[in-house]
Order: sequence, then C-alpha cells, then structure tokens
Amino acid sequence: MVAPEAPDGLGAEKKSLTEALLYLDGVTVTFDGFRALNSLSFTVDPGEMRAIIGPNGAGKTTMMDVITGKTRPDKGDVYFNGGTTDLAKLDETQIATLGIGRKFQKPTVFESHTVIDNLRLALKGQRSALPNIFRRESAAERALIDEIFETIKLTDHRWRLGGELSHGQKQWLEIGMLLAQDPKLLLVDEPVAGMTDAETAQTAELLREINANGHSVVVVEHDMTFVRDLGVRVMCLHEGSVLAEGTLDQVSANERVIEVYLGR
Ligand SMILES: Nc1ncnc2c1ncn2[C@@H]1O[C@H](COP(=O)(O)OP(=O)(O)OP(=O)(O)O)[C@@H](O)[C@H]1O
Repeated sequence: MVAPEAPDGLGAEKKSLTEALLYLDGVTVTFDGFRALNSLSFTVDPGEMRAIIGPNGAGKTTMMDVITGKTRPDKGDVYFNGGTTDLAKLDETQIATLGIGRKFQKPTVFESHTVIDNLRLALKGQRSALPNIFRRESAAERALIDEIFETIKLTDHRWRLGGELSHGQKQWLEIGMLLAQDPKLLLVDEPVAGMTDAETAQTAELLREINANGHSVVVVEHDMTFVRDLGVRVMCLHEGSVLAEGTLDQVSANERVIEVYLGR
C-alpha cells in the first residue's frame, strides 16, 4: 500500500491501521503456485459500505475466505477493529463471534421451519437449535425480531415456512438472520443473482438501510444496476489485486477495468 505522510506525522498506512474497521495489507494467497490474491491491500472504514466487482477468478471469494478465517494468507496483514485484532490468528468461529457475518451467494434458510423460527435460531448467543425454538424469547428478543422483520420487509410472512418464500425473500431472510447476530461487518456475496429487477432494487434499499443503521458492509456483485443503486465506493479486483477504486463512474471509466471486465 502506498503510504504518503499524513498531516499529523503518522504514515497514512499506520493511520489506516489504527482507524479502519477492516485492514488488509499485502495479502497473498497461493494455491498450487497460483496466486489467487496477489499483495491485496484495502481498508473498510467503520460505517462504510463498499462494493467489490471484478471478473471471474479475480479473487473475490478468496478475499472473503481470508477475512472470515476459512483461508489463511501466505503473507500479509488482516486486522479488524482499528488494528486491534489480527484476524489471521483466529479461526472461523472466533471471527464470527467478533462480529463479522457472511452471506454466501445461495440462500441457506431452514426450509421446513417457519420464517420467524429461522430468525429465532439466528439470535446472538443461541447455539443450540431446538431449545431455542421451544423456549419463550425475551421482550428484547421479540423487539429485535420485529425490528428485523420491518427491515427485511417480511413481517407479513413470519408464519410461512422458509421453503415457501420466493428466492428474493429467502435472500432477505438470510440477511435478517445475519442481522440477528448484530455484526459490525457484513460480507455479502452476489445477493441479487437470480432476483427480479424489483427484488434487486429492494435489496439495494435494504443494504443501504442496514448500512445507515451502523453496520459496515462489503458486497460483491456483478450487477452494475444494483451497484449503481447502492451509491457507494467501488473497488475492482483483478488477478488478486485492486485494479481500480473510486465512484462507480470513475471505476467504469478506467480503461483497464473496461478491458478486463466491463467491456467483455
Ligand atoms: N481451493 C482452491 N484451490 C485451487 N485454486 C483455487 C482455490 N480456490 C480458488 N482458486 C483459484 O483462485 C482464483 C480466484 O478464485 P476466486 O473464487 O477467489 O475468484 P472470484 O473472483 O470469487 O471468482 P467468481 O466471480 O467466479 O466467484 C481462481 O482462479 C480459482 O480457480
């Protein structure tokens, strides 16, 4: 990472390390000699939402795997919470407990449970499934569930079975299940793949609302209409590194981005 001197005398890199919610510097991951991540460096600020684009094989999934502890970097730094926590030293469960939630591309709701039970099962601190459904939740938990239902617009669907929801509704429910864990950072992988245009627009609104409520969000997506709707800083990955970063207009005007991704 280029580190120009910041006005207060701290190098910009150090300043980022102390302030960023998520800090990656020089992260390299090699599979059988192939560099899936090649000295990848970027930061996410507290309260920031960031969109990540890039061609197939650019390293987007590997990047999320490194942040969540599924894959260990060969080289480089991965810090959370203003540089206080070295994620490369923690396992997946410890990282989830710290407040990093991940939504995979395909919805994985419990189809034979009601929508509300899906949320109950996801409540923070509830690790054993069955007792959690049968016990009465506290007033605070009920209020949280109601609030999440409002956010994900599924209040009227709470008594339906998970399996009866549309694809888009399942994705929103799963995002709600992440919210039940109250994560500081949500990693969301291609949430609008397979959604209708209306569902796609509603998902952008949902993520904006979640972000406005104080959660940082990193969202990987190929759908440029959706990325435009998000209205956030965009980063294009290519061959395991950051190719371009800025507003969507700035990134889409970048000749290399057009060459390797948008123009294809
Ligand atoms: N476990 C693995 N073993 C070997 N190679 C891997 C492994 N995981 C990923 N790769 C390779 O690393 C590169 C980056 O893959 P990655 O899945 O991170 O890209 P991506 O940007 O998420 O792509 P997509 O948009 O297709 O999901 C690819 O060339 C992929 O084949």
